[in-house]
Amino acid sequence: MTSFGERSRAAVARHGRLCVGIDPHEPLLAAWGLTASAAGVRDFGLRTIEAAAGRAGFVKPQVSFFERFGAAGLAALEEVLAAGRAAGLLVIADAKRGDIGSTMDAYAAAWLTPGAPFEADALTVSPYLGVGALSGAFDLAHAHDKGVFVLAATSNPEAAAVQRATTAEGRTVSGEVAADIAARNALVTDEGSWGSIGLVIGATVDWRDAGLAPFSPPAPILAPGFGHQGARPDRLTEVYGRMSSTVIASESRSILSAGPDGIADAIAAAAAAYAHAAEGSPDV
Ligand SMILES: O=C(O)c1cc(=O)[nH]c(=O)n1[C@@H]1O[C@H](COP(=O)(O)O)[C@@H](O)[C@H]1O
Repeated sequence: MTSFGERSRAAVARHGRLCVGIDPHEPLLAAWGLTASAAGVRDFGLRTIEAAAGRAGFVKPQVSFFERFGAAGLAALEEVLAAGRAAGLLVIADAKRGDIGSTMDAYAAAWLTPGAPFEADALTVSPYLGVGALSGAFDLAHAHDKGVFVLAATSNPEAAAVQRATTAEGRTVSGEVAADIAARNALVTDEGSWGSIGLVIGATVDWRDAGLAPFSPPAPILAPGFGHQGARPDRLTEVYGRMSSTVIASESRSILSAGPDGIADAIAAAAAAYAHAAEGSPDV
């Protein structure tokens, strides 16, 4: 197998940097003619996967919308995750897990173990119990060529109060998280390759204000905030500067609102909008 970082790089080269978010909000289910139920989120997810296959490299099912329907919803999620991987998409489970180390290890096992019911290619995780508490997840991901996306600077406005707070050394919390991840990637990443521990940096955030800086080795940056939250694809290089080349741009509602008949075209159009967005941006 190839590392998640390198599989991400290959997916971006082949399909572009769009990630299709699978967020079956209740009004979207209604607009798609589906019920607010486990069966509804299953159909919504499977149809989105079918439309994304061959048109995008990544999908990101948002776990909450499946969890909402209990065991049946989670069974639907299992099907959606498996269908995405079978379709050749890189599947990022957006569960934002984070806990003390021993508990975090069990979450990592649930999402990143080959053959596990929730097996995904990568998992979103929160570092706010300490980046070190995620070590077991990083090790497991490395052992199985999986990926982890660590929340560094999230797209929501409430995040700034915590994430832009500064340490005694004058660095922002986001900057500390990013520097720690870069150091961890450097230990296990081959020269010239992308690291497999990615960062989440929202497209609504100015990375300079957030105290971030281009890091090395390069690693995938999951970038939500485009589309519904207001960030524009044509401003990608303005937003991410020298980090643009590894950005994976995630959109959910802006694409999903096209409905079941329009979703394939909406994905193709969104992919095209990012096609030239980071041209000329050097690998950092
Ligand atoms: O980790 C995420 O994906 C995430 C991080 C972040 O900083 N902001 C953010 O919006 N997200 C997720 O990205 C998706 C955004 O959805 P849309 O606003 O509809 O494109 C949701 O599933 C959010 O939970």
